[in-house]
Amino acid sequence: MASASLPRMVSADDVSQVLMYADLIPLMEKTLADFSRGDGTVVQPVRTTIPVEQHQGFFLVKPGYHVSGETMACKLLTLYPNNTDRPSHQACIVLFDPTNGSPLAVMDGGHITDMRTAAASAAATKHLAKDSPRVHAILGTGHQAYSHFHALNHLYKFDQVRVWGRTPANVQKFAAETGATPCSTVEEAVKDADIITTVTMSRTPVLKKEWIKPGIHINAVGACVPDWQELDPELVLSSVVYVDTKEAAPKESGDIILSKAEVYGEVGEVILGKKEAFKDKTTIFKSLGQS
Ligand SMILES: NC(=O)C1=CN([C@@H]2O[C@H](COP(=O)(O)OP(=O)(O)OC[C@H]3O[C@@H](n4cnc5c(N)ncnc54)[C@H](O)[C@@H]3O)[C@@H](O)[C@H]2O)C=CC1
Ligand SMILES: O=C([O-])C1=[NH+]CCC1
Repeated sequence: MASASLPRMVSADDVSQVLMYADLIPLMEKTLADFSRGDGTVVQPVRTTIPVEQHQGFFLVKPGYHVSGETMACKLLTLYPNNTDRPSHQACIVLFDPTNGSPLAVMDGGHITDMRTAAASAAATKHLAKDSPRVHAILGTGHQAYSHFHALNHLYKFDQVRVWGRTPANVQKFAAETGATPCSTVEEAVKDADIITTVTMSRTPVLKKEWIKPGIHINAVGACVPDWQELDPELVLSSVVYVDTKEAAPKESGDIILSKAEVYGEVGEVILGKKEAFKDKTTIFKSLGQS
């Protein structure tokens, strides 16, 4: 029996040299749309999440097969919110050849997770936000805050990007590194903002309805656990809620489960023209990390 060759190892440095938002944002638009076709173009069940209770962590397994793209992979991800000496999210992605089942590569998944998630939010923003947004407010100062800063800046020329975080030193660091305007309260950061991105590890709401200008777009990226929230339930209930996956949202999103809000549709359905983009209303993209 012929033995399969060992898969190639692809480091975070390798990834960062080739992955660019100019390619990734259109690719995420296509992937979100393919996922929502509902014709088997993409086979991706809701991920498996194993709580690692004795270490306050989670182990997530995310397999997927893009049939027409001939891509088959599984992301293995750990989420340890209390990590201080290493990232809270660590991952590797194993890529297989769908024609013969051979493993092709084991890729570092950290940088891919940061950029893929931000590119999905950028794709959602492009289809759900009003044109020419002026102010982007980012809540959170971690990995996703940086990647969302860069992905959204790739799409728009903002007059101002504002940042708030619960740790003032991290807000100052983010501001110094990116040129964003540091804010000491959420209210100050989101006042009159056209786009808000929530990328915190909070388990309770950080963003309130009364602080935002109606008719804006919100990328709600954190709180991917059934009993975690980032958004005030009143805000969720009064907005049009879009998701990446309708199947996962009622199982995984605390913001949807606890507010009992209805999901209007998937971003992929908007891209396909199957669902409307209500740009005059407040829109929320509740991202869960599918596709
Ligand atoms: N939807 C998706 O596809 C993905 C979602 N995520 C989620 O996005 C969020 C951010 O992820 P990363 O930036 O990688 O994490 P990170 O660990 O790099 O940063 C977390 C940030 O949240 C802040 N934070 C922690 N507890 C808080 C609280 N109680 N209130 C306010 N801020 C708090 C931290 O100070 C830090 O700024 C997490 O909830 C993560 O699970 C991450 C990857 C993909
Ligand atoms: O897709 C992803 O990597 C994640 N989704 C929620 C937490 C991390």
